[in-house]
Amino acid sequence: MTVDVHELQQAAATRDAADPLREYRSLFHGADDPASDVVSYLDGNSLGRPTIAATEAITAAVAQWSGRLIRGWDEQWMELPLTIGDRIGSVVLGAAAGQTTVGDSTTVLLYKLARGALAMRPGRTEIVLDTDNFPTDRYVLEGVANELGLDLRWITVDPASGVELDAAREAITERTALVVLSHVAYRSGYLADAEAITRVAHDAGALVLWDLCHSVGSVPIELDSWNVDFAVGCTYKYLNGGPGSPAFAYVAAEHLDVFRQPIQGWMGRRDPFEMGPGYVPAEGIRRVVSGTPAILGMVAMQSTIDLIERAGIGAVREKSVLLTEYLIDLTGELLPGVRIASPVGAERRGGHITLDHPAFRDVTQRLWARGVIPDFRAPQGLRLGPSPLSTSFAEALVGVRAIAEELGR
Ligand SMILES: Cc1ncc(COP(=O)(O)O)c(C=O)c1O
Ligand SMILES: Nc1ccccc1C(=O)C[C@H](N)C(=O)O
Repeated sequence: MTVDVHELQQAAATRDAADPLREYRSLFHGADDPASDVVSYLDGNSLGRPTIAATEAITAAVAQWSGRLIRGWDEQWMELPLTIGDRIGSVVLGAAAGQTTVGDSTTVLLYKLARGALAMRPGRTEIVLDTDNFPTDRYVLEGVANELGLDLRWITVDPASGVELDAAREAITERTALVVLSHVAYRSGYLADAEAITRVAHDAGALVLWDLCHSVGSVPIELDSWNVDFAVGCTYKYLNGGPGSPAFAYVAAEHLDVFRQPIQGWMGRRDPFEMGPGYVPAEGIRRVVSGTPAILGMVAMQSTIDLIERAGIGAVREKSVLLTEYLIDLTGELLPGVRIASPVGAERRGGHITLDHPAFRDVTQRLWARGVIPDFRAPQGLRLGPSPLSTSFAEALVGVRAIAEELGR
């Protein structure tokens, strides 16, 4: 196949020049760094790049630790999970203050919120989830269902798509206690209609718990106005919190008085330093906390929250759509024989796409060796996850051209 590489590069440069968010790229480590061995990073939805401001924030946090020592807890750290939670709530979740906290992994928060939610629907017997939800969601709910003697009702989805409204409508009944779905599917990138599915669940008297790992920081979210009950999400993807940075949990204000989670640690107790007998949940969202929060782990994400606030989540989404659209177009042009295993229409597509080809397991290894970093998802998916604030169109082109070369196109 003959493609004019120069023309492609020119077109990518034109897109970059017209990108209103182009200046943000230089605020990240590694982007356009000649010393880096990475020439195309397309895995921002597994682990976002570090911001330069994060280095400063971590250094400052260590200085605070060193200078303030144990006093740091009273002065700032006890509040930090809730302070950052409120920032996440206001900038990327559409959540008023007092409903979001940061701590634990997404996996652990899924467990805590699912158990708490199920206790609010006694007598109901089913948890609704889908067959292509992220493994940890499926495994956690399998465990919870076993513990409580509940049934799982699986919505079977095409891995190239996701949970459509009609399928949700069919699965959710008066037996449903809780619906647990991903807003953006980890494999296909399918963007579920969270507002409409939440309404369907509520009409049936059920509660919803959304996994926002792949949407937070890339797709606009309006938890309060969608009337969502519960949500969790990762902070190490589009919020650039760093490897293993703690997740966030959202509990709608209307549930906070009755919500009880199962890991009754002292840090979620009313007045923990009273060290008194018996667990009494703290007021408000603090009751989601169990043990001592990972303060150093939650420092880095703050700079990306600031950047998203400055850019506006609407502009972030616009760039994200243009990037995935560009990747889809390049696939058509440069990768004949490769199937797009993601929604083609932007209204149902999140921030990443997956391509499908039998050679991709081997191809991924060769790409990583040459500094082109997408992700492989079994059985034969190559997942491309650009980050709107740090990925350029030129970088995306370098990636797709390398895939074409490795496929011998
Ligand atoms: C949709 C989704 N849920 C949950 C997780 C898991 O979160 P963790 O391993 O941080 O608990 C991930 C990614 O790891 C994910 O993509
Ligand atoms: N936390 C990780 C640690 C190691 C490797 C990948 C991850 C991911 O986050 C994967 C991501 N959740 C996914 O959607 O595939």
